[in-house]
Amino acid sequence: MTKMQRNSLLSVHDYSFDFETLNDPLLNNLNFTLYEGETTLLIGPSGSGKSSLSLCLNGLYPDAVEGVASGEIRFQDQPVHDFEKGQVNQQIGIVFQDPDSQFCMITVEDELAFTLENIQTPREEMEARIDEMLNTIGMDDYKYEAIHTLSGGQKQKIALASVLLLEPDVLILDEPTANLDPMSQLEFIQLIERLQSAMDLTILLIEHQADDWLYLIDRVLVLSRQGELMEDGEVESILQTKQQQLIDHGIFIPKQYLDSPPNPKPTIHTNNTEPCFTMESISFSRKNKQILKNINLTLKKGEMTAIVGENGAGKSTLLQLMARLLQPEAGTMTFLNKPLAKWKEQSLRQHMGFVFQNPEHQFITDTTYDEIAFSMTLNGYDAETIDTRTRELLNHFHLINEKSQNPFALSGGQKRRLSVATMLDETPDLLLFDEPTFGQDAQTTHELMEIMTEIQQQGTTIVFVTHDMDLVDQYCDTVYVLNEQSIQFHGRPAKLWEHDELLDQARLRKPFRLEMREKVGVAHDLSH
Ligand SMILES: Nc1ncnc2c1ncn2[C@@H]1O[C@H](COP(=O)(O)OP(=O)(O)OP(=O)(O)O)[C@@H](O)[C@H]1O
Ligand SMILES: Nc1ncnc2c1ncn2[C@@H]1O[C@H](COP(=O)(O)OP(=O)(O)OP(=O)(O)O)[C@@H](O)[C@H]1O
Repeated sequence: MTKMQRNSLLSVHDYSFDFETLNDPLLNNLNFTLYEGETTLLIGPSGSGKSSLSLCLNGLYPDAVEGVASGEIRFQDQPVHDFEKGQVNQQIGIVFQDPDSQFCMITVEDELAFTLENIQTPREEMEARIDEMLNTIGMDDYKYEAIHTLSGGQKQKIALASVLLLEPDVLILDEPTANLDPMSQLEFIQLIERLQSAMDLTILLIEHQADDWLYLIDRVLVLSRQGELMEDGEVESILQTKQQQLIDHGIFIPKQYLDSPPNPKPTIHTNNTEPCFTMESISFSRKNKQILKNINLTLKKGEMTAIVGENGAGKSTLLQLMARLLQPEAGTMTFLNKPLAKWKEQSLRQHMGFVFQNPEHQFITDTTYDEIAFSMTLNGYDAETIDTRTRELLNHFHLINEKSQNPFALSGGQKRRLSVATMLDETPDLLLFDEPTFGQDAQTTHELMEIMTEIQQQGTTIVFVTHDMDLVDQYCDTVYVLNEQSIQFHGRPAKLWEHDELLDQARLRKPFRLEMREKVGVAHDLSH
């Protein structure tokens, strides 16, 4: 079908938006249309205004933040602000970057029932609709669970379910798979594909790394750092021919469009066997549910280690045990040759940094600047040193323009960078990161990993949880696979990729360079 014949569903006309004034607006004079039944990909650097735009599209902004806007957004050919309050939010549903921000109730069942109540679903129909939805997303067993006990990926599926129960016309997905394990990412995409045809959805996808989505995408919109619409067109024409402009804006190019795939980390042979941290026979349960059983692990000084595994495998739990934020029920841990239990709290925090999966759990002050300066003040540095180091970190992490902003009002990517920056006021011996690159664009992902490599070269031991197998391949010396409560592999990443069966069981994938090689191999075999 040509563009002329397609039905416009949501259209944006000379639209500008900002939180304060329109002198230099965040979203700058945008014009584009979303067509019925199409899937449009929206890309742009971290902080360019993608999430804000989605909230303008569904009528929440500018009012909800007392922001300012000019121009017009039309839905089904009517200005969005002419609709009754609540009506547009229902027809244009958003699954947010951070699923926690979406929940109002304690259990999964109550959350979904609450959504149905809001659209006046008759009581007698509710249970069947909830069961059907949980079945569709593969979460039947979690109906009565408390949402706070779900893993990040499981929460993301519940957030999707509660939006889908509203039967929206437009579904906006704001980085919906960033928290999912590699196999769940693929399954989520297939789920969206099925739902799109079953529910006749028009989709706007916001995604930094859209590699696996490409086959579903009809059109691509690109926002620039200045909040202008840089490109609007077909996938090939933008990702292929406009590649350099996108790279210059720090945007990820799907790997299949790159000339050469990312390289694995070269093997460095060292004789360093001195441990920084050890776990011996560690077990941990939550409410009679065994999460980790008999875990043994050694982090060697100065190494970079990844912990991988499916959603809910216990990766964050493992990290929190290491940071003494949780207590094991059995086993011992040793940090720098001293039992972890014997460390004094302040000294432990000076020698060990911890970055949470949800950056907001870390924020304790009112500005981005204070957030970084805070622990230096506690540690008694003089004012000049604090100011110099804080500004250095703000510059390094591209947060200098946001220095006076409340940490909670930063974009998803900015929050993540701030949470990492707060741990780098001095160089600790061990840094624990729960998904450090989640929600970042290409440039900031690269920069974050380079910063981590620099710190590693200064002797810091680094361990991070990730779902990104390319990062494991490119940066890590060692990888641990957590599966069925235990460690089922540890060794060099290159060795892990040889274990097809384990990768399957732990719902992992190989890095792109190997998946590509296998695809090319299959194509080559078929042609002979
Ligand atoms: N409530 C708010 N008040 C003031 N500024 C805000 C608020 N929310 C977001 N911002 C700022 O608006 C800008 C755009 O944020 P937004 O979340 O829309 O970006 P994004 O493109 O989705 O980024 P990311 O890819 O990192 O998620 C950021 O600089 C952010 O700090
Ligand atoms: N506060 C809690 N109370 C009870 N159970 C919890 C709690 N937090 C997590 N769990 C459960 O513990 C298990 C491990 O969770 P954890 O967050 O460690 O997994 P993960 O491997 O980090 O998952 P993801 O990749 O989805 O973030 C999950 O089954 C989860 O449901």
